[in-house]
Order: sequence, then structure tokens, then C-alpha cells
Amino acid sequence: MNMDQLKRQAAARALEEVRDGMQLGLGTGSTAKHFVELLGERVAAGLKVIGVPTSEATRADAERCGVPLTTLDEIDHLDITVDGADEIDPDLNLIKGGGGALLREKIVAAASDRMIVIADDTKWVPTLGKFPLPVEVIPFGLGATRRAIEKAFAECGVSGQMAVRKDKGGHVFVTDGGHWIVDAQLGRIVNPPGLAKALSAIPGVVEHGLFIGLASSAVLAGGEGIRVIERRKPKGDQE
Ligand SMILES: O=C[C@H](O)[C@H](O)[C@H](O)COP(=O)(O)O
Repeated sequence: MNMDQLKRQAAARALEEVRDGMQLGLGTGSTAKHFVELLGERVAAGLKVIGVPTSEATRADAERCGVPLTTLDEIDHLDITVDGADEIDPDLNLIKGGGGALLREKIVAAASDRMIVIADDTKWVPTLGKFPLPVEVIPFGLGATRRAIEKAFAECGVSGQMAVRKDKGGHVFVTDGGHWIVDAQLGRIVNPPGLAKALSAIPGVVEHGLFIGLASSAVLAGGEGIRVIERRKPKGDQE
């Protein structure tokens, strides 16, 4: 089975948790896209759900697949968010934002009763950090923000090269919110909750790709089948 088939399998397993009447957060990326497509098939067959997309790309996919959409201004909570991840550790802490959608993804996940992470099992790691950590920043004052980020890294026992993300054409990548992303090659993040807190305290940082205490479960598809890992601590518990 190839990687894409594994992603679709994980998406199909998460879809089993969806019930009639649910309000759903719709993630971004190649794995979440499978979920949106499979959800669209169920909607066409009569399932009644409504979704909040975490990016303009997912909005377009959901519209193409016939999934009805709403916003967090029109509804007061979401039942489940289903989203991919770039890395998942045994505490279900995540690195997200490889596709640049981390800000809306985190807002949507935080507004959800449950977040189900779907992935092929190469995303499962003992320690976060091999995947470059995306930090979404305001372009104004970027030099000062970068120095503050470096200081936060040093205080949290990590270091590594940082680079402003570029798109395929070599232009600065701009997020759906109009911000830039700095990707940090940290290698090994020893204390993800501590680093998350330190980055969140920097004025020019809009958001970062560490998702701490948000995932309720992870569905991992691999050559030997599907593994579902449930979070041991209650949602929102960061310690
Ligand atoms: O910004 C993008 C998201 O955080 C994605 O969910 C993440 O990058 C995983 O994407 P994929 O399923 O394509 O590996």
C-alpha cells in the first residue's frame, strides 16, 4: 500500500467517529483532504453535517465535495476536528503547519470537543523536532522577532537555523491570514510545552506549530494496519 492509500485509510477510520448532526472542523493538507473527500461521499448519501474549514484550500475542497460549511461566528462549538500533522509524539503533542495553515488549524482545534489526528505512521516520532517547526510571524519588525525567538529557543535548550518560508516560485510564502512563516530546524525539542509557552509570549509571533494538549486521539495507518492512540491526559492539559 502506498503512502496516499495509508492516508486515505486513516481518514476513513476517523470518518467512523462522525455522526449525523455533527459540527466538524476540517483540517488542511494531503491527509485531511482525503477526509474531506470521504465526508463528501457520505454527505451525498444523506449524512447531515456542517464543517468549518481551516484554510482557503480546504474551503475549496469542501465546496467541490459538497460539504456544507459555516464559520465559528455562526456556531458556538465543534464536535470533532479531523486534521493531519507533520509529527506526533507519544503524548500526542504535534508539529503542524507544514502547509502553512497552523493558525486557523489551532483556532479550530481549540474550539472542538475532540481533535482526531490522522496520519501515515511515518509521522509518529519519539521526540518532536526533526520536522522544521513553523512559527507564524508578523512581517513588521521581523529582525526583533527573530532575535526574541532565538532567545526563547536558547532558554528552552534548543537551537537551529531559521529561514523565512518561500513558495515554489521563490517568493515569500504568505499565510491565509497575511503573515509570514519562519521554519526552525531544531532537531530535537526536549520540552514542547515549555517552548510553546515561550514562543506564544513573543509579540511578533502570531502562532506556532506546536499543538500541545489539543489532540484527543491519533489514527496512524501503516503497513501492519491501523493503530488508534488515545490521549492519556484530559484535553487542554499541558503539563
Ligand atoms: O499546515 C498544514 C497542516 O498542519 C497539515 O495538516 C500538515 O502539514 C500535515 O499535512 P499532510 O497531511 O499533507 O502531511
